[in-house]
Amino acid sequence: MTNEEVLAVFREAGALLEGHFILSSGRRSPVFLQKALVFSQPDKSEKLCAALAKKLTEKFGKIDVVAGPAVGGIIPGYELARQLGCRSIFAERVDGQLQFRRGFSISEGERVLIAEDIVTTGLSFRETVEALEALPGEVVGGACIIDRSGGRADVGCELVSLASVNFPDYDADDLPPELALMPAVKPGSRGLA
Ligand SMILES: O=P(O)(O)OC[C@H]1O[C@H](OP(=O)(O)OP(=O)(O)O)[C@H](O)[C@@H]1O
Ligand SMILES: O=C(O)c1cc(=O)[nH]c(=O)[nH]1
Ligand SMILES: [Mg+2]
Repeated sequence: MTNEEVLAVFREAGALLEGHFILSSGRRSPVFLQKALVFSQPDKSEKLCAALAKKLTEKFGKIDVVAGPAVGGIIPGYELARQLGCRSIFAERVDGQLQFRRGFSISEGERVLIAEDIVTTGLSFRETVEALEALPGEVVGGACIIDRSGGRADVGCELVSLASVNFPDYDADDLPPELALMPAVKPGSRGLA
C-alpha cells in the first residue's frame, strides 16, 4: 500500500483529525491519527495488517511472538500475529512503566517483533525494547502502521512502517500562533490515572 492509500483508510474511518493535540510525548500537533476508529473496523485492521505482514515477512523472516505496548499496540499486534501465525502479547503501564503482566512469557531463542500503531518520537517503542530486555528471546525488529516522523524517530531497533509521513509537532513552549489560539486535547492513554 502507498502512504496515500494508508491515509485514505484513516480518512474513511474519520480518524485523520485536525485541531490542537497533546501527544503522548507531551509535544503538540495540529494533526492526530485516531487509530482506535480504524481498529474498530476489523476489515480495515485486516487490510492494513496484511500489507504490513507481507513487508515484515520479507524483512525479518519467521516471527514467534509479536509484542505491543497498550493500548494502541494491542489490536495491530494481535492482527499481525494472527496473519503471521504466531503469538501476541502486550505490555501495559504500571506506575508509568511498561511491564508484561498477565502471565505472558517468551522462551529462550524466540524471535520477537515489536508492534505499534503510530510512531512519533519513538519513546513508547524504546520503552518496549527496554521492557523486553528483562525477558528471554531476541528482538528482531519493529513494525508500525504509520511512522509520522517520516523515518526520523529513534525506535531502538530496526523499524518497518506501513506508511511514513511527515506530520508537524512542536514543543509546548514554541507553538505556532494559530495552534496557541486553540484549546488542546489529549486523546492518548499515557499519564491517565
Ligand atoms: O512515538 P511516541 O512519541 O512514543 O508516540 C507514539 C505513541 O503514542 C501513542 O500512545 P499513547 O501513549 O498516547 O497511548 P495509547 O496507546 O493508549 O493511544 C501511540 O499509541 C504510540 O504508542
Ligand atoms: O504521538 C502520539 O501520541 C500520537 C500521535 C497520533 O497521531 N496518534 C496517536 O495515537 N498518538
Ligand atoms: Mg500507544
